[in-house]
Amino acid sequence: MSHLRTEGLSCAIAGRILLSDVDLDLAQGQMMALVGVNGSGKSTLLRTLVGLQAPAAGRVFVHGQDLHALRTRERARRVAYVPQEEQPPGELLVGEMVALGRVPYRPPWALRDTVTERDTVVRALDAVGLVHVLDRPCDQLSGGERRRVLLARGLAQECDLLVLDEPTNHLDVRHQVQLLQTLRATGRTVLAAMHDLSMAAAHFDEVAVLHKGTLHVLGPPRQALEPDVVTRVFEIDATRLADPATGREHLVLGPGMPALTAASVSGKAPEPRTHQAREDHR
Ligand SMILES: Nc1ncnc2c1ncn2[C@@H]1O[C@H](COP(=O)(O)OP(=O)(O)OP(=O)(O)O)[C@@H](O)[C@H]1O
Repeated sequence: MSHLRTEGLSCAIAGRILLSDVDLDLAQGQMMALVGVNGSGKSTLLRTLVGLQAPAAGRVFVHGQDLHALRTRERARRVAYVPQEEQPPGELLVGEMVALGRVPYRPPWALRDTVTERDTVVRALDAVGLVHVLDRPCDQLSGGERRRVLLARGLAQECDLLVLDEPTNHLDVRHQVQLLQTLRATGRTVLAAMHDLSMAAAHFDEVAVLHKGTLHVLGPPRQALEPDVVTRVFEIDATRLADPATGREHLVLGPGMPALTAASVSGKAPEPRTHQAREDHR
């Protein structure tokens, strides 16, 4: 059975339809990346999927239940959403910020649930490698640390569905990889807006490409991120190169990229660039 499914979903902002007829289907434990150019509607779609915005048409189902028919607290127990940007209040301690993920489980008017909360908060911070800042005020964090704290709050919500808007933003490359591996290790269902197509290809089961107001392509990374698709959607040269050592294919982006050579396909290492060639390039 699907974990998250949309049926003919359309999203609008200020009465303007941004996306039409989006049909997504994520199985339990599946990781799907949502890609598209700036302004293509990724955040709007995610906000609609988690119930922060009403659909212009269509429906969203979580485990077969219409998400928009659920009460807010019930929704927050089923799907954790981490927005693209959020500035936590300065004096709030990191632990307190992450504990906000537990609010949907607290009895009404309860300020805190001290019995289980601290363990959950520590576990969530541990998953993003930030237990050591538990008692630090949020305004003493770097951009990347703040981002990871927000993700920890999402993890502390303990929903088996995570909807993340650019989770790797501001993270250095090691922390990007670590985060995506951590998400995979949790076994949770993940839908994440991503800008880094290589990360999307390497860490996600499926990629959904938004283009010109529609879900343009949806499929496994190799199919959804075909160089043709990438060029059409992002208006950038794209090709695939095989790593001679591993045989693994990588998407190479940008003008002036090397053409796919017989050597790269056969696995033979390309000639190293000479010093003179580098000089010429300057
Ligand atoms: N509150 C708003 N009022 C009017 N237009 C808006 C509003 N919020 C977003 N938009 C517009 O809606 C479009 C889609 O925005 P959205 O944030 O969903 O795109 P995105 O794909 O997430 O972009 P990015 O990659 O830059 O984060 C953009 O053209 C944006 O300018």
